[in-house]
Amino acid sequence: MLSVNDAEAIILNLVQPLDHQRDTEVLDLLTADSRILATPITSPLDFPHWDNSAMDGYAVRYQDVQHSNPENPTVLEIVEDIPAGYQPKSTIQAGQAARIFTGAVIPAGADTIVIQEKTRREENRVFILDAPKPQEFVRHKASFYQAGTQLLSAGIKLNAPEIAVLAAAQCPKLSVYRRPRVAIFSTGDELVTVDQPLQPGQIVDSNQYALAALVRQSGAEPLILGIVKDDPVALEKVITHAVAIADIVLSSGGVSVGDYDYVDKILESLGAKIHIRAVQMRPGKPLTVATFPSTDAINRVSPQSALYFGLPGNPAAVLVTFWRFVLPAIKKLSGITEGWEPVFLKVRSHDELRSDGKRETYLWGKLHLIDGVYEFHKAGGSHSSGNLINLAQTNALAVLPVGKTLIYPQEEVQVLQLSNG
Ligand SMILES: Nc1nc2c(c(=O)[nH]1)N[C@H]1C(S)=C(S)[C@@H](COP(=O)(O)OP(=O)(O)OC[C@H]3O[C@@H](n4cnc5c(N)ncnc54)[C@H](O)[C@@H]3O)O[C@H]1N2
Ligand code: MOO
Ligand SMILES: [Mg+2]
Repeated sequence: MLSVNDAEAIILNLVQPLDHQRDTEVLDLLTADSRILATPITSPLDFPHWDNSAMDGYAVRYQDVQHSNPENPTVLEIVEDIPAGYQPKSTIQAGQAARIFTGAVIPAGADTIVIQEKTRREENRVFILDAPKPQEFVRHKASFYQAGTQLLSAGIKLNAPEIAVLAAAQCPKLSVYRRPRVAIFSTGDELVTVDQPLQPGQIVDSNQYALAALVRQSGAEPLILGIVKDDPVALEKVITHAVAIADIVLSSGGVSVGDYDYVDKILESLGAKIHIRAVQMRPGKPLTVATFPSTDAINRVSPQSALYFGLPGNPAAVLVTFWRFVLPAIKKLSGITEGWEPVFLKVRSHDELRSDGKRETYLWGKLHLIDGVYEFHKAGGSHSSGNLINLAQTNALAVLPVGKTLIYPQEEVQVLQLSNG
């Protein structure tokens, strides 16, 4: 059976990032946070735009004040008051200073700022009580960024710092990648929606809700296609529709060996290429990954072949396979150029962790910070892949590689850290 690492490599290799010209949209800066920048940004502005003061104080000529000390202060004549937002009018001559405030433009002739705490004021004269360093507290024009060079590269996620940079650079509109479209449906005669009364044998289709939340948190757009019966005709119809409208299709259930597990057979009959049928992991063994050749289907919006994930039906298997394989695939597709690989940490385990050693085993739980060190606490209760109740509050998965049957409390364990998006 395919190892988890080999399965990951196959999946990521199948994903083509969105196209930086075709798969983009223009957004207002205020609505662009968490989106992926599609074009590099260059500014015609220097940062700072001009030499300005980092402090409230006096703009002086260094040569005038270099020997100042409390016993022997330098006395300068104040020729101008320069608040932030004003263009200075004077040129500072020998023996002169300008009153200046943080962010204000430094007047011609001055090269150094003396903070006001190191001065004494008497009417229009200032006593410099301490020698500053040459050019002290001057924020030089272009010292943060030089006009015409690259300010932000394409393929980065726009969070608050990047949004601030774009605002400062006067970019009110931006080209970002469109959200990846991810179609979701559940298969199973036993499934009902959240609001339907349960008949004997029925359960709520919780996978659809879990996947919709995961997809939205990843920055993609979920296309909810509902519940489909274990019926080949219905399944063929929904799969055909899903691959025509989405970049990625997620189904859950129907991928094992039971009499009503039709997904693989229908994918084959529709001409899909099946790349993965099972992975050596627990939960998540019967995982199907397939691609559809690019077609000219009427509704087709993505040029690349739709990537199909037939996730196993068990609720824990759905979440674990999403975190381990689908999330990196969505991130790679989204146009982001780095950071789509899963993040593994080495941490201390609070609890004993067990596996039969036959499959790479994922145990869900929580990372706690104890004296600045992360500790993994396994969720209490059953780790059956049919149990979703103790998945609540999971923020990490402990990973026991094939062959590892036991990790003692306080021993080191590798965990997959889960975060939104
Ligand atoms: N003889 C074998 N049986 C099974 C094997 C095997 O290797 N040999 N593998 C087991 C493993 S591991 C898993 S995982 C499951 C995967 O089953 P399917 O993908 O075929 O899924 P279903 O049979 O449709 O359902 C399994 C389970 O999950 C529940 N389910 C399904 N969909 C939902 C949903 N949308 N929301 C909540 N719960 C759902 C369903 O009721 C079943 O209990 O196969 C094992 N069997
Ligand atoms: O691998 Mo299955 O996913 O045990 O439940
Ligand atoms: Mg089944």
